[in-house]
Order: sequence, then structure tokens, then C-alpha cells
Amino acid sequence: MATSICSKEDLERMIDDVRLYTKDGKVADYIPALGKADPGAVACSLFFEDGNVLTAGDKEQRFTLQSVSKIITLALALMDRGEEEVFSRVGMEPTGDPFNSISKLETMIPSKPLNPMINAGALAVTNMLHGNTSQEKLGRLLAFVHDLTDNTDITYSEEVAKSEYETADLNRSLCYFMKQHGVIKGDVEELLDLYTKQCAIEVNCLDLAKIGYVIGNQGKDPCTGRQIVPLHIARIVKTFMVTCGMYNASGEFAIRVGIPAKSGVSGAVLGAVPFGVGIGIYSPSLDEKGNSMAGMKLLETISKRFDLSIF
Ligand SMILES: NC(=O)CC[C@H](N)C(=O)O
Repeated sequence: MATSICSKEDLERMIDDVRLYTKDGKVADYIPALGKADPGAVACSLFFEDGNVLTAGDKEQRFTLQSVSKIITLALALMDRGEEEVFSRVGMEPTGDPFNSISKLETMIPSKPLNPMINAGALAVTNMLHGNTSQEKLGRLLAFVHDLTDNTDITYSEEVAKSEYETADLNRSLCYFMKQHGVIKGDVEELLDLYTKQCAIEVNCLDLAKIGYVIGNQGKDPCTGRQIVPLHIARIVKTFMVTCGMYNASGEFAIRVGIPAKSGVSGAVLGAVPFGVGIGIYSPSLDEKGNSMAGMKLLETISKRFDLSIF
């Protein structure tokens, strides 16, 4: 997709049109630090194949990846351990349940989380990252994010990580359940520490758009052409984004928008389009399923306007 197809004014207008939806949602506050976000904020970046960038809206906003980090750890775990091992500990099917649900874990035989986009599955994936210590695992993950974004300044928010770690009792229970069933190995508190830091990696819309571009572009760096994520892994990640990326709203989203996407409870939404554009959106006011209200609408507008559905 060429840069000329969309002007800055166009993008500003599309953002203004969806801004009203922020009033219908609510900022996540089950992680107390996320509750401080400005509910009216909306920002968007588009990263094009010629390296050009369009950013509009509240573009100075920085935010944490939250569940968007799940696609990044999945790619890294697949690179570290290969498909066979990863999918022996996490499934490939959508759940239709909320992202933090525990219910299917008990009924699955063998007991493994249904997919890597729900919290249980993401915790199992993070547990598979290579590294001798948590520090080393986090360092490898951050280095991978630096590669994907071409931004070595990115780190995690200590405040958000701590806030989630101190209140993550549901994720704690998922971990202990999975440890009992051999899905998770090692120390649960160490895993939660790493997982909450992974979720607290702090970015802006442009960083998000670049990651979206790389995944949409079969794993290749937009500037150098280097294969950052192997092609078959980029394909797996995109498929999960379509089937489970918006949690239990993924079906409707696929029909309305048709862009492989991943959302997070911070209000982050990443779109990976195979037509030479990466999309990063931030708007923290969420619907009851945990997806950004204005963010989903904006992605729908962009998809329809530029005919970006993959279906
Ligand atoms: N949906 C999300 O973004 C959830 C991520 C969040 N860190 C959690 O585990 O609850």
C-alpha cells in the first residue's frame, strides 16, 4: 500500500469520527496502574512499505503492550523451541470464553490451555522462553522487541508491572493449576514476575505499527529485508490473530474488519495487513470483552476505506 493513499488529514478525520465511542467504554482498572489512562485518548500510526509513517491523534501517548505481547512471546517461543514442543503445551483452538477464563482448563484432556492468546496459554508460552534466568529471558524478549520495532529505547514500565504482579491472583491461580498438570514448570512467582514485565513493555503507536508491519510482511524487516521472524512462524502468529486475537470477539471482528489483529487491555490494538501497511492504535476505553472501543471502530473504518480485509 502506497503512502499517498492516505493523508494525515484523512487519518485525523477518521480518528475524530471514532472518538465518540470512547464514551461508551471503560478504562481497565483491575490492574490499578492502567486505571490512570485518559479514557478519551485515541491515536493511530500507519507504517508503509516505503518506510513512510503517518501518525495522528494523541500521538504522544505511551502505553503498555498487555496482551499484544502474547504474539511476540509466541513468535519467540516458537523460534526457541519449535512447533512440536510449543503445541504440546498449548493448543490451537479458539475458546469463545473471556481472555482470563479458567473454566476450560479443567475440562481439557490432556489439561492444556486452548490457545496462546488467552492468559492461560500466554503464561504457558512465556514459561517456554529460553534463558537461564528470568533476567536473561526478559533481556532476550526486549532485544526481540527492539529488533521488531527498530527502537532500542523500549523497556517495561516498572509501575505497571508491579501493579499487575501485586494483583494478579487470577493469573496466579491459572499458573498453579497448570503447574499441577505439568503444563508449567518451575517457580510460579518467577513466571508471573516475567509475564507481568512482558505485559508492561511500554511503546507508542508507531512501535506497534512497525511490529504489525513485520508480522504482516511475512516476518521481514521493512528497511533491511532481514527475516526477523521466520516465515512459517509469522504465518502461525497471524493465524492466531485471526482466530483468537480479539478474544471472544474474534469471529465478529473477522467479519467486520478482516485484518489479523491483536488487542490488549491497555487499549492497544495492532493490525498486521499483508498489503504493505502495519497499523498501531491506542485508545484505552474498552468494551466488556476487553477490546478498545474506538480502536476496533477505527480499524474497521481503515479496513473498509482501503479495502484491507484478507478474506
Ligand atoms: N487482555 C489483556 O490485555 C490481559 C493482559 C493482562 N496483563 C492480564 O494478564 O490480565
